[in-house]
Amino acid sequence: MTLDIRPLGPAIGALVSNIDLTEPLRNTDRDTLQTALLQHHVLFFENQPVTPVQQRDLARAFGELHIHPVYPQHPEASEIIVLDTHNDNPPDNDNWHTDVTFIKTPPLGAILSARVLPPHGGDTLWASGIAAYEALSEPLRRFLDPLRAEHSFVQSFPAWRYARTPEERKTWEAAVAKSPEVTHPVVRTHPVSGKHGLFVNEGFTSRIVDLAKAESDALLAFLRVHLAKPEFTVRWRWKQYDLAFWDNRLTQHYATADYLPHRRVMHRATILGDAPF
Ligand SMILES: O=C(O)CCC(=O)C(=O)O
Ligand SMILES: [Fe+2]
Repeated sequence: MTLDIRPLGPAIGALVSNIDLTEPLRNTDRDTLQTALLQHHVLFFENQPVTPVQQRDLARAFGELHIHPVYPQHPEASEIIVLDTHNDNPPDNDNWHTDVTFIKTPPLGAILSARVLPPHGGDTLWASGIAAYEALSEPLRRFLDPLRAEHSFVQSFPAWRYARTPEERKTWEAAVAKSPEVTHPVVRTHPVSGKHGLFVNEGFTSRIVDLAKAESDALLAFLRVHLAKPEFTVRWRWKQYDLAFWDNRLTQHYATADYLPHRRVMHRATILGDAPF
């Protein structure tokens, strides 16, 4: 079998076929996927009924895995996050974000597997921070290049949502204690491709530290709208056992929250990365 990689658009996204991800990943396929990820930023695979352990091992082929401080873990593999949304646990990833930018070394990538889907809705969109940055005018790019921004855990994981029971509060307080605000460059250099892209996101970025608050608010609002332009995005309509593998270093994603009262369950493995520069 040779991998087939078909781009879904000029900026971001490709569909990969002719591969069985329930089998151990061959080194040659790993290298091909790594290269494809640099070019397309998010790869989609159809009909890959991986077990949590298989998904964890697949992700491990690309690096060490992150254990999330608040999201529930799968009983068969603690590195697998279970995102189980329904009426009593409503979806809240309907904002543009890069995963886990509240730590000094945000994840390199993540692998998401669709387990239980609503009859319609629940699509996920990804945007290319590189395409968004490259489309800005040269003077604005020059202005943004040296700036730094603060990223906050509690902005995306507020107490009212993640510390509702005494047990949740304990976990949440430990996570807060472990997650002081960090700063990252507003424009990041991809450590492998060398490309530059926007690295501020609606989910976690609280302010651009070099600017006055009103300036920072206005600029972050502009950058959020800019990044979400359809030209820089791809939208995936899930089928059960579809799998998405994204480069988290210069992409953002948005999970539509349009399916209640139906349930939706996703499994995520998160691969650790390095400090942005
Ligand atoms: O549920 C989804 O489609 C994506 C949720 C999300 O933001 C994530 O898994 O990082
Ligand atoms: Fe996410």
